[in-house]
Amino acid sequence: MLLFPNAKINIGLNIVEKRPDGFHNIESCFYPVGWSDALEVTLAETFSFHADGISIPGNASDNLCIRAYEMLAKDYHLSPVKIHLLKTVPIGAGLGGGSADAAFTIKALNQLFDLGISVDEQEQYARRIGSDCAFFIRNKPVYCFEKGDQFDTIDISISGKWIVLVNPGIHISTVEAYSGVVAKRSAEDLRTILSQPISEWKGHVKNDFEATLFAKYPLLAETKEKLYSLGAEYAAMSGSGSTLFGIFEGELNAKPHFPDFRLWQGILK
Ligand SMILES: C[C@@](CO)(OP(=O)(O)O)[C@H](O)COP(=O)(O)OP(=O)(O)OC[C@H]1O[C@@H](n2ccc(N)nc2=O)[C@H](O)[C@@H]1O
Ligand SMILES: Nc1ncnc2c1ncn2[C@@H]1O[C@H](COP(=O)(O)OP(=O)(O)O)[C@@H](O)[C@H]1O
Repeated sequence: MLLFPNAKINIGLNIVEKRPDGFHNIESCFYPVGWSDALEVTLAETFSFHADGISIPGNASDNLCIRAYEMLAKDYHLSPVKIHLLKTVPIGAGLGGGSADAAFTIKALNQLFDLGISVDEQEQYARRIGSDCAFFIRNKPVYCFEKGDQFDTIDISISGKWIVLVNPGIHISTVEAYSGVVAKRSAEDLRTILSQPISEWKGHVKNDFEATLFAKYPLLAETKEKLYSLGAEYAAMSGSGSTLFGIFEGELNAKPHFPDFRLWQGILK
């Protein structure tokens, strides 16, 4: 079985308050984008995991695909599989790539072994892996709250627009990003602003990670400004960075403007 775990962007990200468990309550819009890994899960004599493409920091045995398999294997009889991951989505990039791989592994195993795990239950499993992992089960635009693992509908009209994702190659860990911010409830309601036309978003739809991370890494602010200078209707950092995105009315050939960076561009679903 071959699946393509895709990245997400955060459109707006309010870090509302610190929770007693050390995590933060957030408010954001998760939106799927087409930048994808390739994940092959097939029946095998013995369990194996192999990753190609962008090198993944840490031990291969800690890969989130393996964690997903081991988690389901505790509750269901799973025979061995061979998992092959082709890593294309930048890592530590605010794109949720590792979480997507784990969520798609849950979906693949559910199908391959006909486990009959409902979508709600798959989300429950995914929440155990990471805060943004559950989003990738349904993989549709949502408003998220609490740890970023609870979802509600969102009224947002950007389908069909052109998106450019620029990754300047700075690896920012999620822990590093959260440790730099002071949580504060937003004065403006994110869902209300996102329901307005995109021309109304600039200056109102904010990512609370930007202030500290732009001060630490000026290249991020410069890249966001460059996206605006190329005509973006809205530009921002995704999640805990370091990927910036720009949303454009029509197609743009962004590659020549960012020759040194990893880049993905395409149409928003
Ligand atoms: C920041 C966001 C925004 O969408 O994503 P990325 O930009 O990393 O993709 C998410 O909140 C990241 O979600 P995820 O990457 O799944 O984080 P987790 O593995 O659950 O947590 C890693 C660490 O981040 C911090 N953390 C995470 C989520 C949250 N709501 N509050 C936190 O304080 C905690 O220190 C935690 O130990
Ligand atoms: N399949 C995977 N893909 C990417 N990172 C993984 C994977 N499995 C485990 N990891 C670990 O998770 C960390 C964060 O990964 P990632 O999801 O790319 O971050 P972000 O959500 O900030 O984009 C990596 O530094 C890596 O050590």
